[in-house]
Amino acid sequence: MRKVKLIECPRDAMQGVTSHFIPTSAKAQYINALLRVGFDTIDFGSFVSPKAIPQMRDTANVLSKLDLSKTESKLLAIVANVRGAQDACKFEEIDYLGYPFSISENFQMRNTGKTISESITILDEILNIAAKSNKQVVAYLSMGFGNPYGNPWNVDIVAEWTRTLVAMGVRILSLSDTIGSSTPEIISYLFSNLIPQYPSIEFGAHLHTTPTTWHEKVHAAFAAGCNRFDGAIKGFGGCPMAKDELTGNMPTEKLVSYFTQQKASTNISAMSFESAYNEALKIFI
Ligand SMILES: CC(C)(COP(=O)([O-])OP(=O)([O-])OC[C@H]1O[C@@H](n2cnc3c(N)ncnc32)[C@H](O)[C@@H]1OP(=O)([O-])[O-])[C@@H](O)C(=O)NCCC(=O)NCCSC(=O)C[C@@](C)(O)CC(=O)[O-]
Repeated sequence: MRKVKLIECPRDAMQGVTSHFIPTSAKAQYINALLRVGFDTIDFGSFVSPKAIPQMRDTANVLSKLDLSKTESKLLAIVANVRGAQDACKFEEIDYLGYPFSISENFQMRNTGKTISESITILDEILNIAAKSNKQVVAYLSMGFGNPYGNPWNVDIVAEWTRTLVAMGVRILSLSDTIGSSTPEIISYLFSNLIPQYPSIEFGAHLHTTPTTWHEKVHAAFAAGCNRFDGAIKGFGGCPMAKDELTGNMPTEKLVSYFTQQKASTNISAMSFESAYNEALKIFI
């Protein structure tokens, strides 16, 4: 049976909530429910500037309230600079540091205040810091499927940056559809070319979508060999630094039903998923 890793992204869901601060205890309750579902990884928070992403300013406190005693899920925290990586590495509970590396100069400036060239130096330092703390780095190739920010984009640029990141030591690379601009054709082209070229690299799909396009996107990635998918219950959230608010995350419940139909194994417990779904509704509705 083909195995698929599902990465649940409450961080991506919550960081977009700007109208109010979600209390630390509510965040922890929601993430604790997710930890019982069977997800491969929970992208639970970030160590970034509280001015940039105020909602994530309590990530260390949230972490202290998580019940990790019975879960098999691993924890991922997003970091956007060296300081964030150092902070995240103080916690042995965290398995992965996620670094958003955009191949769009304008978007990388907007998201992290750094040029692409500066970001490569930062990523290199983050890889070293992570290795010393026995953590892995997940690099997100933001604007991986198109770029509305006025920079050139084509599949050769994606291929070139993939080569560079792999040569630097990145082993998990999540192609990110930051603004939901991907098409099934581009998704299929990229995964079916990159995956066989780099057999030792784990490629992921961090897809954003409108309610009507999720199926064709997931299907294109899965059929092209991708086995790692990011999602958020009900598609809540999306990148707050991106300009299109109509697109959300890939809805996890749709991912689960799709992979069940495909007879792929996801390790998800239906009963625990339902209770996590209800916790998510409490936070967002
Ligand atoms: C990278 C910076 C910090 C640069 O921001 P900057 O303004 O260039 O940094 P700075 O060094 O000048 O510091 C500015 C302020 O931030 C503080 N600061 C600085 N670093 C930290 C830190 N680590 N932790 C806590 N505080 C920090 C620092 O202390 C200072 O505070 P002040 O003196 O003004 O009071 C900023 O741009 C930032 O935090 N960006 C947030 C990026 C982010 O979290 N984006 C959303 C997640 S990525 C995403 O969603 C994409 C993804 C993963 O889904 C994939 C996809 O779809 O593409």
